[in-house]
Amino acid sequence: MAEGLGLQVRDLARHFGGVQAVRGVNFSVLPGECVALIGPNGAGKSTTFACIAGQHAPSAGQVLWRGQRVDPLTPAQRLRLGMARTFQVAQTFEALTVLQNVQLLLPGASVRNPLQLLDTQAPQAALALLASVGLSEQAALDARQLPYGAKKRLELAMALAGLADTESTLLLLDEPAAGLAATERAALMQLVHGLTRAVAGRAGMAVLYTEHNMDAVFGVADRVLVLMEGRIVASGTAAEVAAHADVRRNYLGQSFRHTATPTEPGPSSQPEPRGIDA
Ligand SMILES: Nc1ncnc2c1ncn2[C@@H]1O[C@H](COP(=O)(O)OP(=O)(O)OP(=O)(O)O)[C@@H](O)[C@H]1O
Repeated sequence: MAEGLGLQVRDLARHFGGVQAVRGVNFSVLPGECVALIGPNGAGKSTTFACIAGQHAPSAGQVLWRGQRVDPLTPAQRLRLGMARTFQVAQTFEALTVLQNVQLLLPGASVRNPLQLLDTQAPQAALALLASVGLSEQAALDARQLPYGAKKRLELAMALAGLADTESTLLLLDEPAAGLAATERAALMQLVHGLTRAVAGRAGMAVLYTEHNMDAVFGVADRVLVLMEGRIVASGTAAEVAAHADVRRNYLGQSFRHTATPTEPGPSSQPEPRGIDA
């Protein structure tokens, strides 16, 4: 594969004292790919994510972006190389307008004197980003006035703003659909998948996301990785993973049915709760 192009996670491990959260994980995500990382509570998804984005240092292994090792870098340095992330609970500046939230994250914005800068900070670029997530009409509202689904869209525009001048980008989304109703969830996930498409001379993004809601995985992700007890136990297309005997037995449940599109919520969109020894 074209090793220099995307994200590569090699033999990644992370422990917290005696807790082995991640135990030798290997995978890659190429530009144009939308990859979901799923697994039961405590499987190590957030820890893997945090090692990729820079909130945690790996105990062992490497994270490479476009052929360059990034695991020694800070999250801010990774952002400058085109790696951005969102969080499980949408993080926005509640007292600023929707437009200002995006302006503040554009490259070159200064947090030393943000309000002065916001008057002049590339409103067109920020408005274009808001349009791309369907929030043009909400630009002048305070972020605190947005319903939760719109806040998740705003957070996405803010992550994209941080990437505005990088030529190749990785978007890390931590449970993008959490807290959303079925229709909002389907619309947001279609938006997310759309970011992987190359448009207007811009290369498609590499997208990696964690998710507990299977409607936001099956029918959306190009590839699914299943993590259990810190190890990847299955990877493949949604159909392959949904048919994987161990994954069905230990995570999805035998009654799980894979639905083809994110707009049609499945009969069992949440995995049956069970431990991996069940
Ligand atoms: N900061 C920490 N200190 C100690 N243990 C931690 C820490 N962060 C995670 N762990 C432990 O590491 C393991 C993996 O946790 P992690 O949060 O990565 O799992 P997860 O798959 O994201 O779970 P969830 O779906 O519930 O968010 C768990 O046993 C957890 O208790």
